Amino acid sequence: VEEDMNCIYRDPNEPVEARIRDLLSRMTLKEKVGQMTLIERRVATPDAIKDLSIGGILSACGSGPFQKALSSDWADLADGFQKSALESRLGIPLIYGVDAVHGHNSVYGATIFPHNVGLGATRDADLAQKIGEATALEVRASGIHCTFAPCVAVCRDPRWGRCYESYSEDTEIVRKMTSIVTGLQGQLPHKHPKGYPFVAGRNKVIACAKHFVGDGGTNQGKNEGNTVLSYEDLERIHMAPYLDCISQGVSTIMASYSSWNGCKLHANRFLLTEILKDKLGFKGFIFSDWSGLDRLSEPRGSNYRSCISSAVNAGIDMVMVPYEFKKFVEGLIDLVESGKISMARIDDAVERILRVKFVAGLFEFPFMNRSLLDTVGCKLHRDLAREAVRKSLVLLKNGKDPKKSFLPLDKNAKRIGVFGTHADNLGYQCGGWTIKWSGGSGRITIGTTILDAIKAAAGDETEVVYEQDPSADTLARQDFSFAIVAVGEEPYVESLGDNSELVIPLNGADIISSVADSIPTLVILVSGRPLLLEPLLLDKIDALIAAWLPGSEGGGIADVVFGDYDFKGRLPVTWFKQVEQLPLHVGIDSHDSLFPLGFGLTCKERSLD
Ligand SMILES: O=[N+]([O-])c1ccc(O[C@@H]2O[C@@H](CO)[C@H](O)[C@H](S[C@@H]3O[C@H](CO)[C@@H](O)[C@H](O)[C@H]3O)[C@@H]2O)cc1
Repeated sequence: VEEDMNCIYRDPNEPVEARIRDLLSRMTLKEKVGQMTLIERRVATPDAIKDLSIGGILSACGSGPFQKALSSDWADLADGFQKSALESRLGIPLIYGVDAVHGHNSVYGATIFPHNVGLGATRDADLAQKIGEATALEVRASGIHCTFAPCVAVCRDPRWGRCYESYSEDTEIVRKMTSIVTGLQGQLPHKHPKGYPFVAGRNKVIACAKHFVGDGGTNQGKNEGNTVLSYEDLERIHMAPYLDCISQGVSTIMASYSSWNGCKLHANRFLLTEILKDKLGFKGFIFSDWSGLDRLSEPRGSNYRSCISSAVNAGIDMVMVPYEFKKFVEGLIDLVESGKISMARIDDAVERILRVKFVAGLFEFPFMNRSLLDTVGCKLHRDLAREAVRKSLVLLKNGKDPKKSFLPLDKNAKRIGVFGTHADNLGYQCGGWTIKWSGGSGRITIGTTILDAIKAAAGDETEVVYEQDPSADTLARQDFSFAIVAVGEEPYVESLGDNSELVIPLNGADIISSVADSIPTLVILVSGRPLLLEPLLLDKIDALIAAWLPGSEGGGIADVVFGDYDFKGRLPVTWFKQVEQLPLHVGIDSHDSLFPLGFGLTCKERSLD
């Protein structure tokens, strides 16, 4: 470690820009390149971290110490890596990042909030900010400094496998929900310089607005596809939320895998540098996405040197390699030494990275604050998540007779039938990016299923009968007061979620139909997007709720279904009649939708919009 412990960069009383200049002047090219390198924890050895002065480490979703590891185990892991970083020659702390995209979803027992599409249905900026605050505490409680969130995609086609990570198809709703950045990073001080990153101390995290830009606007919703738009429309529809994030001091932004008019964002100097950095004045740094450089060429990873050159020259500052970092480091050093990448570009990238590290207080507080440990999955956060679930539910049908509401249901009814694939499946109600990248089924973490919640709410004399796939005998019994059928999508992520049929999976429509043929039925649809609802099916049921992907606190659903709270949610997306209509969204003449953007009933009035 540098002997001169009194140097400027180590003095917290010195201005950040002076600390950056001092530290940069001491760094070798190898150390600068090391700071531009972000690696996955599975390849992060103490020697590599120390010798290369690695800038950052990430955990892919769920890539933790071991199954059901507690936040203290995660903190030990993160602090262990940090110790190695501080033993490097200049002792530059590393940034540890994770995808906490709906709570700290990698950690067993953490609070799982509704995915973004459900939050978009609330249109509640204060709620989003509070969720950011809670998430920041649970992330820092595991020793992690940065979350690759929020995703501020404007999803223009529900066939996109990441639709549920988008707050809405409507830019203005997405803009409103960017308030989560202030929750994650802290309230900007008065007169904070425009575009400058901000993190308010060790209980807050470095946020990352993603994926810049147009990830939700690709042709037919193809993940990592091509967004064909004029610059004006790209700016108006997809770029606007980034201005809101930048105005809140967002510290990092992640480039999109997708292309704009055929040019990959990861190699797009016009958008990354001339627009984002120069025109919009963004002073934080730009992450690449996971192996985003490899995906610049076909086959993936070929011509890697040329991919490094394109991406770094375009304006990428920290590269999420994430595994073969030696190849990246050697390649980048070669490219600088051969003049294909200027030292000025390297210095710009490292300056931005150091700025975020200084602003985040990592030099002063490189290790985690162990007093935060019991915030993970605490009652306060679970109650907040339950409130978010309540506010996210959208009531699409309430009674066959327009004059007679079906909801709220009577929690003291004699016998309630609860059926369907999603009635008692915590993994399904959490969706992708939960415990594992692809999510899971069953009790994957701690939480309350829809069935748990109905049982907890039902009266002492009420019998709750549950069958995932109800038998004919069960349905033949005429003594059910009513039935609640929960069906929907299994967890999916990214390209694995691209889907052009959008039918209710797992025979959901058949389950609904067989139940509704004999019992008054409420359907709860657990999905990341609108799904096909045939008119005949819709006519058969008595009520329909879009619950999106509610997360761990299923109690919020019972709260509204049994009338403790009224519905407040309104559609953040247009609900198509047939997939042949797609894309069908605000901005296109969507008069022929089944339910329009903004639609939502309450138990009192008939419609909110
Ligand atoms: O084996 N396979 O089938 C497989 C498939 C796809 C993979 O690709 C990879 O899978 C995931 C990890 O396993 C990675 O998270 C990314 S996605 C990327 O990751 C970032 C960091 O987590 C997020 O912030 C971004 O928002 C997101 O776009 C990648 O697509 C890997 C393996």
